[in-house]
Amino acid sequence: MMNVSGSPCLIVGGGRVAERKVQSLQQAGANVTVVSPEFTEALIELASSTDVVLIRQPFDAAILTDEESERFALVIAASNQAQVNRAVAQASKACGILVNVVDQPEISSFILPSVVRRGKLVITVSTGGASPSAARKIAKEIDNAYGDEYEIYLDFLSETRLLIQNHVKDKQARQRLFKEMLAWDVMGLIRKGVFDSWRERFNLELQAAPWMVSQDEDELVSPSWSFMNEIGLYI
Ligand SMILES: C[C@@]1(CC(=O)O)C2=NC(=C\c3[nH]c(c(CCC(=O)O)c3CC(=O)O)Cc3[nH]c(c(CC(=O)O)c3CCC(=O)O)/C=C3\N/C(=C\2)[C@@H](CCC(=O)O)[C@]3(C)CC(=O)O)/[C@H]1CCC(=O)O
Ligand SMILES: NC(=O)c1ccc[n+]([C@@H]2O[C@H](COP(=O)([O-])OP(=O)(O)OC[C@H]3O[C@@H](n4cnc5c(N)ncnc54)[C@H](O)[C@@H]3O)[C@@H](O)[C@H]2O)c1
Repeated sequence: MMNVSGSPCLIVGGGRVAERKVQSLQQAGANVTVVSPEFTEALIELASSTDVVLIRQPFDAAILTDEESERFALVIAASNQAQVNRAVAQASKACGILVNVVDQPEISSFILPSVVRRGKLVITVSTGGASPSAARKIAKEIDNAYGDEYEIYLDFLSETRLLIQNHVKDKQARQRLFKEMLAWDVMGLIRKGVFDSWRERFNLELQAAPWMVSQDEDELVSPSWSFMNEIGLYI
């Protein structure tokens, strides 16, 4: 998991594979430059409607050390010339830049997995290059098994965790609360369609909890989810 949001990334090659990699990087918020003597229609279209930059020329290692522009955070070698891809890998590594080579996983610093997203939940599958189609097949199975309720569940966990982080000073108590939260069958509530009303009551109880008010150093309150006994998980 790498945060490439706002980072310049370079793709070498303008074919179908490059297209897919451009889309992945764009989704992650990267500033993408593509260098290639030719581009697919889809890439030309993308460059006219988004901030993708196309440079129409064969790869030249000088682009990696150009002092005028910001250094690339990562490079993807996606040309159909094995030798060019190898040269891209070598030049990138010499500059200390992470590089993915689409036809030679063994010389890549990283490879791309098949990805399943449910909001904040990201599940990735990799076979380490052994069988990209198997990675995709397994990801498809996961895609079918994990419904949209995971997005709501993760938002709930994330917001509640933030509240606890901001209000409970004691590290051990925080960790205990995080652990206990995971035992609740919130997914069951979401699936039954009663999560929103339960959440409202949960939020009210949370605001009324003593550890939400103040944290007097002399009078440490041991936070607990005791109010959960009252509101329970069933409405
Ligand atoms: C997961 C995914 C992510 C992504 O690309 O974002 C991905 N490949 C995807 C699609 C796909 N790959 C291939 C086809 C053609 C049809 C087919 O065979 O099905 C298609 C379909 C298409 O193109 O539409 C064939 C193929 N792939 C590689 C080679 C070269 C080689 O192995 O030598 C060849 C043979 C080329 C040939 O011989 O012609 C190499 C790699 N591909 C990887 C990842 C890395 C290893 C992942 C792992 O196993 O861990 C690795 C090593 C490097 C890398 O790219 O990082 C994405 C699925 C996205 C999704 O989930 O839908
Ligand atoms: N990783 C994967 O998921 C995956 C999937 C399928 C294929 N592949 C491999 O990826 C490679 C590319 O596949 P494709 O379908 O995009 O091929 P493609 O033929 O559609 O595109 C290749 C691109 O590379 C460009 N190119 C050629 N010489 C170049 C140079 N010197 N500098 C910069 N760009 C140059 C071409 O202009 C073209 O735009 C193939 O070699 C294939 O084996 C990888």
